[in-house]
Amino acid sequence: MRIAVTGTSGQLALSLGERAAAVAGVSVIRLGRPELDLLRPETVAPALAACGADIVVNAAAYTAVDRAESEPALAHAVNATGAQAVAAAAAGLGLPVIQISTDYVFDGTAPDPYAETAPTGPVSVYGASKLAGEGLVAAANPRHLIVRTAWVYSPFGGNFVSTMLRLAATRDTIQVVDDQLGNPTSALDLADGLVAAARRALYPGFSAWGIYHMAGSGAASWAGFAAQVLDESRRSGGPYATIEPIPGAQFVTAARRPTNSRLDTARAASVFGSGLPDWRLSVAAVVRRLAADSRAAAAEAAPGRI
Ligand SMILES: NC(=O)C1=CN([C@@H]2O[C@H](COP(=O)(O)OP(=O)(O)OC[C@H]3O[C@@H](n4cnc5c(N)ncnc54)[C@H](OP(=O)(O)O)[C@@H]3O)[C@@H](O)[C@H]2O)C=CC1
Ligand SMILES: Cc1cn([C@H]2C[C@H](O)[C@@H](COP(=O)(O)OP(=O)(O)O[C@H]3O[C@@H](C)C(=O)[C@@H](O)[C@H]3O)O2)c(=O)[nH]c1=O
Ligand SMILES: [Mg+2]
Repeated sequence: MRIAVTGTSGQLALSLGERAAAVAGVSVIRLGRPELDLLRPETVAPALAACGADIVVNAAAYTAVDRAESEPALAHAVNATGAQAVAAAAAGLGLPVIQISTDYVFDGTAPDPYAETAPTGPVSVYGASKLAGEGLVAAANPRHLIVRTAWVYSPFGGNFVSTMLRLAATRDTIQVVDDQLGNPTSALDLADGLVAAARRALYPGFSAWGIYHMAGSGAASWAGFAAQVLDESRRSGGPYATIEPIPGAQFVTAARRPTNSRLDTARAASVFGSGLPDWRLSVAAVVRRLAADSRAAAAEAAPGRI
């Protein structure tokens, strides 16, 4: 199985590349700018046609949640029109598409985890642009899986985990919002789940197209997530700071975030196999890996001192 993934250096694109390399018979080809540019929809079909894939994962997106509030046209062009171009190009090649979407399509007022069938109601430009993308993808390619995930972190690039480690290096205390709940998700775990979903989708006769929720097992607040990161960092000999829980109203951001965006992941677990691991285990694995990487970098920079 050959999986084409949009995005070259994105967290999920890199994670899919790494995880696929560990599975016999699965390969991932990452497609990005300039060859495939979601802002130039005419580049998408030729780039996909050239790579001979069996299935396409659209992991590329405009993910700067706060900046999107002042760049709504750009967010929409990438996350809605761009996603439509990927789904349509896949359809033209006779391929199914897996569109990655987000918990931020929900308004966050529900008391319980959201099922796939729950009404959406984004409270940010980013969330609205991703929801528009879902609709356009579904209309452009009947063989679609729309996989909503949440709070993604990884050993690659910038994310909430790397932000907390960076802040902890220079502060004793970090204030973090404690009244927004969600499911922290390792991009490496998500990659495993997507490989399983792609395999299943390519079985002859597969017909369970539609929306799925795929995220780390268990929920946390951002403050609880941060505390777990820094506890593990301290155990690994990395930076540590105390997390001071604060209400969201006290942390002013351009975009609103949902209060409760926990996802009910039962459908994906039953159709594609097991669910994703407990979020705490995966946070520990990624923090330990980042700590080992930074020790290796320090040893390389100053070999005599280690
Ligand atoms: N990060 C998160 O917390 C969450 C993410 N998601 C969704 O998961 C998916 C993967 O996110 P993640 O890996 O974290 O994203 P990143 O922000 O790490 O990466 C975004 C990717 O999109 C690519 N990209 C942006 N604009 C364009 C463009 N015009 N043309 C081609 N590629 C472009 C980037 O390209 P380049 O490599 O050139 O920089 C990069 O590879 C996205 O759909 C996102 O909406 C859902 C829930 C949570
Ligand atoms: C850096 C920082 C953030 N926060 C808060 C702000 C916000 O409420 C919350 C998370 O902030 P971030 O900006 O890191 O996360 P954010 O960009 O909102 O993350 C989202 O990204 C997109 C792409 C998604 O699809 C979502 O699932 C979600 O992962 O933490 C603090 O309280 N203290 C801090 O020091
Ligand atoms: Mg952010």
